Amino acid sequence: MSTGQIPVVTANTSRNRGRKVAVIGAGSWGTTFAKILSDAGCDVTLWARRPEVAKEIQVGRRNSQYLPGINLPKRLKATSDLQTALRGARLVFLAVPSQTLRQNLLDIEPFLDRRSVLVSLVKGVEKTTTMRMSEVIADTLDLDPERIGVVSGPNIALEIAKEQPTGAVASCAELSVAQEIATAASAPYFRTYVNTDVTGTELGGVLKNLIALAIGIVDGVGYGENTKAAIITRGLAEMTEFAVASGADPVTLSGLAGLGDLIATCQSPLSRNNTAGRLIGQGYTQEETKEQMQQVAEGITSVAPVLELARERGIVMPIVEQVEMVLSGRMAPKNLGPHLATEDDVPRAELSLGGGKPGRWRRMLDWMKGSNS
Ligand SMILES: NC(=O)C1=CN([C@@H]2O[C@H](COP(=O)(O)OP(=O)(O)OC[C@H]3O[C@@H](n4cnc5c(N)ncnc54)[C@H](O)[C@@H]3O)[C@@H](O)[C@H]2O)C=CC1
Ligand SMILES: O=C(CO)COP(=O)(O)O
Repeated sequence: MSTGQIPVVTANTSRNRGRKVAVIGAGSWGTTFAKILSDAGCDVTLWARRPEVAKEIQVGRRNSQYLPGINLPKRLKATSDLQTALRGARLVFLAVPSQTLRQNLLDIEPFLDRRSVLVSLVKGVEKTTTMRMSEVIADTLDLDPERIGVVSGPNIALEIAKEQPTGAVASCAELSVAQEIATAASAPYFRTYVNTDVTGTELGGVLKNLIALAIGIVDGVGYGENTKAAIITRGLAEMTEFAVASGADPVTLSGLAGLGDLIATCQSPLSRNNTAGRLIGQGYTQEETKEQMQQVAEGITSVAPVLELARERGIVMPIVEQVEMVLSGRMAPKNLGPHLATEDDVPRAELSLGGGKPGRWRRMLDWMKGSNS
């Protein structure tokens, strides 16, 4: 189905009465997503790795480390016991760091209902295997595609925890399952659309982090809006070409999970990827930056596996390559910029820059025009 004509699931909390769901991971996004699901009327249990965090949420209605100042819903339950969290849950939302997901899946496997659907909220790839999170789920638990979903979009946790209006996309190869996920995750301030393009939805979230790192870096250097606009625009071209070569629908990359998330992450000082980039642009090393960051910045871990996949697929990603060179200390932050990636003797057409084969963009634009007519 075309993501250009995606149906919308609107908030109707009575539809979620009695729907039991679990959220695994009580960092900023897991806790915020548990609040969304709870405000949508679901019966939510949030699993926190640390018992003291579970207790603070359950008793104090707060997660002061990750969401300072936010009051959590009274009906939201929290536990550090996986079996308790997963009991009766048909939908299991995963909000842990990408590099721990495989182990977390092995830990939850004994307690999963055999009909449960696993939904990744994670925006990274596994460094050792280059797999996306939906692939890690399939690989670890041997689940069919209709039991694997993804939710992604421009979703800065703290803004949503403050109930600022937001949109997202729920994706599953089976449309009815995407609709079920979206229904569970549609609160009055959080509107969830659906599509069946898991690859595109997931890659949008992974790839925008790399472009947000680039934006942070040039921000740290002190460059202005022209540089950033060029990086965002060319970054979207890189993201789209990579995603299409991976089997994604190009329209997904111009939607909330692609362009939408790219804008939010590149603009927001709350973004951890943007912040990490800024520190590096200011001259801190990668190690110093990691020490300063108290939270997950997925982009730093995704750069190498994404470039590995790009090489396998014959895609050139000049901005992501420059980010990698800056992170590894092989390029000064001030030298990051799209102008440095265009060293051809003969200037190329804009839409085929970034290593794109000229015909690919033409076909994509024709396809987009056709799908909207
Ligand atoms: N924070 C945000 O605005 C958004 C984050 N995401 C994605 O959600 C995922 C989780 O990120 P956040 O919650 O933001 O990170 P965070 O840094 O706020 O929290 C990470 C959580 O993972 C837990 N954790 C660490 N090691 C673990 C392990 N071995 N096993 C289980 N849990 C472990 C931590 O205790 C913490 O609860 C990331 O992939 C991120 O890209 C997606 C959308 C929005
Ligand atoms: O994915 C996000 C917003 O959609 C959060 O971005 P950061 O991980 O950079 O904070």
